[in-house]
Amino acid sequence: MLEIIVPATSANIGPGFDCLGIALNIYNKFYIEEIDNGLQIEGCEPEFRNENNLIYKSMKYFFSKVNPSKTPKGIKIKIETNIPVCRGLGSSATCIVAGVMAANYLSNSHLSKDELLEIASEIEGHPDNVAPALFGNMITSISEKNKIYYDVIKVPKNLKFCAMIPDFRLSTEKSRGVLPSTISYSDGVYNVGRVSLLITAIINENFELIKVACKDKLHQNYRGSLIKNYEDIVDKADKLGALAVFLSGAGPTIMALIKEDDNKFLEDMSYFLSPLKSNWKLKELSCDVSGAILNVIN
Ligand SMILES: Nc1ncnc2c1ncn2[C@@H]1O[C@H](COP(=O)(O)OP(=O)(O)O)[C@@H](O)[C@H]1O
Ligand SMILES: N[C@@H](CCOP(=O)(O)O)C(=O)O
Repeated sequence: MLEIIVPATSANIGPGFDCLGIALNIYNKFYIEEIDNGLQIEGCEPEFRNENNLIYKSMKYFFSKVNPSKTPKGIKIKIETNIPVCRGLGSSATCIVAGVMAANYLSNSHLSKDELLEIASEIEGHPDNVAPALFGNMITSISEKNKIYYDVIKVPKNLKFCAMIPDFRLSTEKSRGVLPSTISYSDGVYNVGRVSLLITAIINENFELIKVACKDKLHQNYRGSLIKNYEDIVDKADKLGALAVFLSGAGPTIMALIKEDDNKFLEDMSYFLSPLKSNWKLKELSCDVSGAILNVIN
C-alpha cells in the first residue's frame, strides 16, 4: 500500500495571482492500493466517494496520458483529511498530487517530480498550489507552451502564518467566477511591481517592505464581497501588527503573516473573531520544506 503525505498550500500571497504559493505544515494523508476490481473510497465525505473523486480522476488522467496499458483493474483510496475543503488551503491540490504520485508509482512510469508538476498543473489549471504541494517551500511558477517553469524561495524561519479559517466554504470555481476577464494596464503594472518587491523582501528579510508589497488589484477586491466580515478582519489584523494580511488562495481563509516572536497576535485576533456570526478558527502555521512524500507500507 502507498502512503502519500501532501502539505496544504496558500496560493497567491497577495499580488502573486496564479504564480506564487507556499506549502504549510498541515497535511492530508492518502492510502492508495491496487485491488482486484472496482473503486473503494473511505475517509472522506459521502459526496466525494464516487468516480468524480479528484484523487481517482487524477489517477485516471495520469494513466490515460502516460501509461494506459498499466491502468489498474481496481483502486482503493483511504483519505485522512486534515485540510478543510474549499477554504483556500489547497485541498484540491493535495488530491491531485496524491493521485498523480500514486499512478506514477503503480504504473512503474518513473516520472520525475518536475514531470508530475506538469501533469498536476494541467489538471488543476494553474501551478501555484500544486508546485509547493510537490516541492515544499515558497514557489514561483508559470506555464509557457504547456511547460511549467518554477523556482524555489526559502522562507525565513522567523516568519509564521496565522490562518483565519471560517466555517463556511467557498469553492475556487465560484471565487474565480467573480473575477473580470480583462484588467487595466495600470492594475497589471501595480501587481507586477508588488510581487517583485514581495519576493525580494522575503529573500532579503526586509520585513518592513512586505505590507505594501502584499497589496493586489487582480483578485482580492473582487473576492472580498464573497466573504462575510472580510474587510473588518483584514483591518483588525493590520492594526494588531501583522506584517501583511491576504486572502489565502481563492479564500475564504484570511492569512496574516507575523513574526515568530509575536505571541500576542493570535490571542488578540481570536478575541476579535469570537463574537462574529460565522465561526472562525485560528491556526498558527509554518512553511513546510519537504513537499509531498510517498512511502510504500505494508
Ligand atoms: N479530503 C478530500 N476528499 C475528497 N475530495 C477532496 C478532499 N479535499 C478536497 N477535495 C476535492 O477538492 C475540491 C475543493 O477544491 P477547491 O474548490 O479548489 O478548494 P480548496 O481551496 O480547498 O482547494 C472538492 O470539491 C473535492 O473535489
Ligand atoms: N490562484 C488560484 C489559487 C486557488 O487556491 P485554492 O487553495 O483556493 O484552491 C486562485 O486564486 O484562484
